[in-house]
Amino acid sequence: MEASSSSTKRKPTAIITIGMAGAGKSTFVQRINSYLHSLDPPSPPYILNLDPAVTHVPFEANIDIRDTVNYAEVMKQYNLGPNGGILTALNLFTTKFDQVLGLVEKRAAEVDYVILDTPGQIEIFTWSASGAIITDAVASSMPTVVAYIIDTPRTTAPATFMSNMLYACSILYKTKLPFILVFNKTDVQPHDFALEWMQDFEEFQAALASHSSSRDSEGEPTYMNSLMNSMSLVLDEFYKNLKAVGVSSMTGDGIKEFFEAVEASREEYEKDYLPELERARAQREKTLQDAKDDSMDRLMKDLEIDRAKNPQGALNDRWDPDEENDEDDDDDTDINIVDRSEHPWPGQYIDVTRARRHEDEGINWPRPG
Ligand SMILES: Nc1nc2c(ncn2[C@@H]2O[C@H](COP(=O)(O)OP(=O)(O)OP(=O)(O)O)[C@@H](O)[C@H]2O)c(=O)[nH]1
Repeated sequence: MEASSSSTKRKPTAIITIGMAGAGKSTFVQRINSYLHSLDPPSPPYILNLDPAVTHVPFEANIDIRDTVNYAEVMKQYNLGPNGGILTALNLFTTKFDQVLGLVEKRAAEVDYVILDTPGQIEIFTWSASGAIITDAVASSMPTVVAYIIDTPRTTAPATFMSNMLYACSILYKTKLPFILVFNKTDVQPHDFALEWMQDFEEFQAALASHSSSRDSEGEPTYMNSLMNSMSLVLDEFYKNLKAVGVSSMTGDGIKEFFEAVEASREEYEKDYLPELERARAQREKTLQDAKDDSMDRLMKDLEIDRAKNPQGALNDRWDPDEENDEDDDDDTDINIVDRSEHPWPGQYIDVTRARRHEDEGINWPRPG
């Protein structure tokens, strides 16, 4: 870990923590926060709390969505339920996210890590436009890593494990960012079983087969069982793109290994994500330029057709710099420009923004009904 005071200070690494409700995100953020404070020299991170509904966070956030948006007030004002309230609060906050990034960038020279704690309801961040905007904005301005927090004791059943991995897979493909699976609560349940299932799909299939509801009344594998067997083959490829660490946010076990995974992910960001980001940016600019060139081409072609159809008109249409100084031409009667400042009701042009009744108007405006 480099010193913050270095003159060639590299950009901080952003860690976006995502996880199902109760997986331990806030406890995890607090644990990595205290770990960074305990380093020699200390490396206090910059923390953003994006959960508007949380009543208590165990850390001091540098930016807290609750200071900007009152979630309870949003629910009342927009007549929303809890999830709609959280989503709307996040949407409102996202409209100010450029200011948030500005503040983060101001502190970039002093911090090595920017940590984002996301709303407890995972889908509010992972499947909303504002979640995507925040993720993209952060990932475009500094190396960014997603830490997907898993409640290990609640993931020991093969079906739950598979659902959790599929969810992680969907986030990975949506963000396309370096991804760390963080098996939390290893003080209660070690995560070895998960690593075995990820490294060897036959182990997972064996666990699935031994699970009580894996066969129907006729002794045949159930539909779910067959599906999960096939999915384990599909996910095998996905696991190769992931780093997995086991931690206990309670005891601090595995946090050092987590930061090693963050460091490796940062390199991955620079090697894979950044070139892709720059390619996408260049592509976007090229598409815009192509659209402009295309419009210009079409305009020039239209002009050429006009000239071909009406060569005399085209000749008259030429710009003659001598004419510009000819004061008399300003009164050209062919040009129908009305100076509305002199005539309140010029011609048939009616400006509704200036509408006012006039004595000699003499017009019976149609009235509704
Ligand atoms: N034993 C153990 N319990 C943990 C650990 N991490 C978190 N917990 C407990 O898990 C529960 C949920 O933790 P939170 O940090 O509130 O989880 P969260 O994901 O932020 O939950 P939301 O508030 O729904 O977003 C709490 O009771 C924590 O004390 C851990 O490593 N070990």
